[in-house]
Amino acid sequence: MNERGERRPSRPQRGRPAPRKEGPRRPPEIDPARQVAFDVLRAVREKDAYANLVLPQLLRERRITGRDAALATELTYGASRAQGLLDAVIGACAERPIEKTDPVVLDALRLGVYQLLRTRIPEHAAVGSTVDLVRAEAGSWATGFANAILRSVSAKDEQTWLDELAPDEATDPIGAYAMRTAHPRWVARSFAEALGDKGAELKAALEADDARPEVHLVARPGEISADELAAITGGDVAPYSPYGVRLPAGAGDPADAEPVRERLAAVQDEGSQLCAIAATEVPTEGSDERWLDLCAGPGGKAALLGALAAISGARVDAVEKAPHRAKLVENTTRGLPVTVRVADGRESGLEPGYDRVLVDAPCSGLGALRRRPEARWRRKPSDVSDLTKLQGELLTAALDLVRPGGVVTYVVCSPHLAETEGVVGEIARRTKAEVLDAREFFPGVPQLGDGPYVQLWPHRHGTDAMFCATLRKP
Ligand SMILES: C[S@@+](CC[C@H](N)C(=O)[O-])C[C@H]1O[C@@H](n2cnc3c(N)ncnc32)[C@H](O)[C@@H]1O
Repeated sequence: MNERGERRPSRPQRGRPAPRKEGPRRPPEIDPARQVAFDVLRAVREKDAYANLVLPQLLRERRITGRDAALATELTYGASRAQGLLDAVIGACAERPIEKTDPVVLDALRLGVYQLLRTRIPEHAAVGSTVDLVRAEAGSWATGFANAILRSVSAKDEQTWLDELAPDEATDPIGAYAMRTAHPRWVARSFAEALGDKGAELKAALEADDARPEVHLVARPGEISADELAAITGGDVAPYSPYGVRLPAGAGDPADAEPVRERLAAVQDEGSQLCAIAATEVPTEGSDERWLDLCAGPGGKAALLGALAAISGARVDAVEKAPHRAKLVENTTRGLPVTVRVADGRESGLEPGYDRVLVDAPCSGLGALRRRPEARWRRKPSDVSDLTKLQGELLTAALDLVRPGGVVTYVVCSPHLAETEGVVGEIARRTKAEVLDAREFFPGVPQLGDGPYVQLWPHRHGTDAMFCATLRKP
């Protein structure tokens, strides 16, 4: 089939006898875009794979490019993001609980239902291609079931399904917005708690979190300016980061941009840039030469810190626990005054006395769900409670390693209050560190609330939902 789902004319079979009519049916030929999307969904479910790593690899291996690659990307990421919503609709059409559906059939159905509800692919193509996929991957036994589900789903559009299935906005706004934007309820609740709002702003935040993110580049300070980078790449100078460039939608693979290949620039969300810059801007009382990045892998912020350190005459130690991620840091910081060390940041063995320390702690990543299509359905509330202990220990270690009068910047890519204010409040109380007003180090960035912490948001700032706190050791 082609990408619209129309069957290709079968090839003339020269020199071969005509196939016997009564013989077994040849398995249908699945078009490459849908096959690759299915294979990614299956790998995500069966092997805990990451869609945004597996998809490009399969596209490369199978030499899928152009419109087929675009369709595969849309279907894979779209169906992954909307999984909970798709399952609710499938569940409403099935006679048995969705958990009892064969997982392979369910993967194919999710792709089919996504096409029906969220793309302009004609109904016959969405249904036909999905039934073919079910036949090829699960067997003929499941085609009747798949066909029946898809036919019932296609009787209504997405809006009608939502009106039928979503909780009432007036009595359960969190549940309603969660369903309408395909977020798990607990994630929507954590956004509402961080925003202090479960009305229009929560809706805007969840909608922005469900949209495809822009790609941002960082111009390496001292090598190229944001203006030059924007001119070369056709992007726009970012509104807040002095080194940021926002690329236009559909600009192709940013890794192929010449300045990125020449290591003059890198892909980095503007929010990450702002947090790394803030970490270098908080005034220290006294010297300012020894900097530490305590959770450095894969090295995005370490590279920006390193470039800024090179300009100001400082040196950076970059600690990373995972050896393979430490290698990535070495790669991104080559040529910069950065020393990479493989160690657990909680017991690094480093000599204390740093002037500034960045703790970009491992976190739930709830602030970057836009970039990891399947993450919102994979994450569990218990992940957050498991992480807060580690986050607190890393922040405590940072405060041990910084000298009196020095500063620690704590960053997580999550708005979940337990990982943000909860960790910082608790450790500041215990260590008597002074919490500074981090908003001062985000000049020109609007809508930063009452402080002292900074919480960035996709719907307010067009960035990931990064959190940043700044502390001074007494
Ligand atoms: C949020 S990421 C850091 C992102 C990085 N700063 C950047 O901008 O590219 C957190 C990193 O901390 C590392 N990590 C986890 N536990 C650690 C520990 N106990 N000590 C040091 N690093 C740790 C993880 O392997 C991961 O690479």
